Amino acid sequence: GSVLTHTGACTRISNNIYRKDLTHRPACTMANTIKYLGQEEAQHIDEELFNEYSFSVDQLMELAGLSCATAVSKGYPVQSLPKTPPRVLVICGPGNNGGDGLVCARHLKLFGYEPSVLYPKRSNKPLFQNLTTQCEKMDISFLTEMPEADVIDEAYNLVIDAIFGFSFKGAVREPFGEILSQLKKITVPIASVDIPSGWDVENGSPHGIQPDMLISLTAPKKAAHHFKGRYHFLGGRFVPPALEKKYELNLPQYPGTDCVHQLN
Ligand SMILES: NC(=O)C1=CN([C@@H]2O[C@H](COP(=O)(O)OP(=O)(O)OC[C@H]3O[C@@H](n4cnc5c(N)ncnc54)[C@H](OP(=O)(O)O)[C@@H]3O)[C@@H](O)[C@H]2O)[C@H](O)CC1
Ligand SMILES: [K+]
Repeated sequence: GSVLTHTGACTRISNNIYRKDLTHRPACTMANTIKYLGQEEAQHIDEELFNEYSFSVDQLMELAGLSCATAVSKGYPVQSLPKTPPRVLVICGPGNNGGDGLVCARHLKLFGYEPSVLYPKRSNKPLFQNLTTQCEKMDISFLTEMPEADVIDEAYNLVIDAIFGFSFKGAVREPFGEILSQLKKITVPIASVDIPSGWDVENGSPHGIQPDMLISLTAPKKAAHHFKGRYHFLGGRFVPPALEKKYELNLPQYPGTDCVHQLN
């Protein structure tokens, strides 16, 4: 029983999840619709989690990265990969999105994948240095330069895009411009963490990378309306109910004890 009233401009995806039809301004009350966040709202929620709810970055990043590795294992099970060994390339950016990528790489290794990491602009904060050491100690290799698109297609099954998240703004600066231009040419699937990197966080980017999977953390950002890939997962199952209520996130119920929920 849904209390949603609408004029047909919403598509029901599963229990209590409705996707807005992009061709119309939805006329629904949005009472049960998962909220797609603007850039500032995403940043406010993030700050509130840390400042009001006293979470540490490490805690949330661990859960975010675990969600990403779990979503990848659901969309691309290790036994189903076309190339052995089951190599995946994890590309990490300079901020917390990159940190999620480092955590994701570590969990992917524990799940039986063979991740390699490209982390060209490293943070000197202890958290990031520790995440890097943890990966190195688990025999995850770090690349010194971005491989060409044809090399990626030849050697890897999948690319994890953990370059930029909800704080990305303006024109892409190097070395990430060149990295993203290679990612536009590859044919192996891309799984993007939180936002497809290089996309405007609210308006997307028609000429940007086109990931096959998107793992939205906490709640999808507005750019996710433009996602055309096969798998859209929600992860980051750490939002306290009072915070969810305050921001009217209308998050779906995660199945059982799972850390991800498949939106489509
Ligand atoms: N609440 C949550 O859901 C959590 C999400 N997490 C993840 O954190 C990111 C957001 O992390 P944040 O550190 O705020 O920002 P980003 O990783 O998106 O990017 C910041 C870095 O990117 C550089 N940047 C920004 N724009 C450009 C550009 N045009 N070209 C090149 N570089 C750019 C920026 O550089 P500055 O020089 O501007 O400082 C930063 O270095 C969120 O999306 C989630 O993935 C947390 O892990 C857990 C909580
Ligand atoms: K990303």
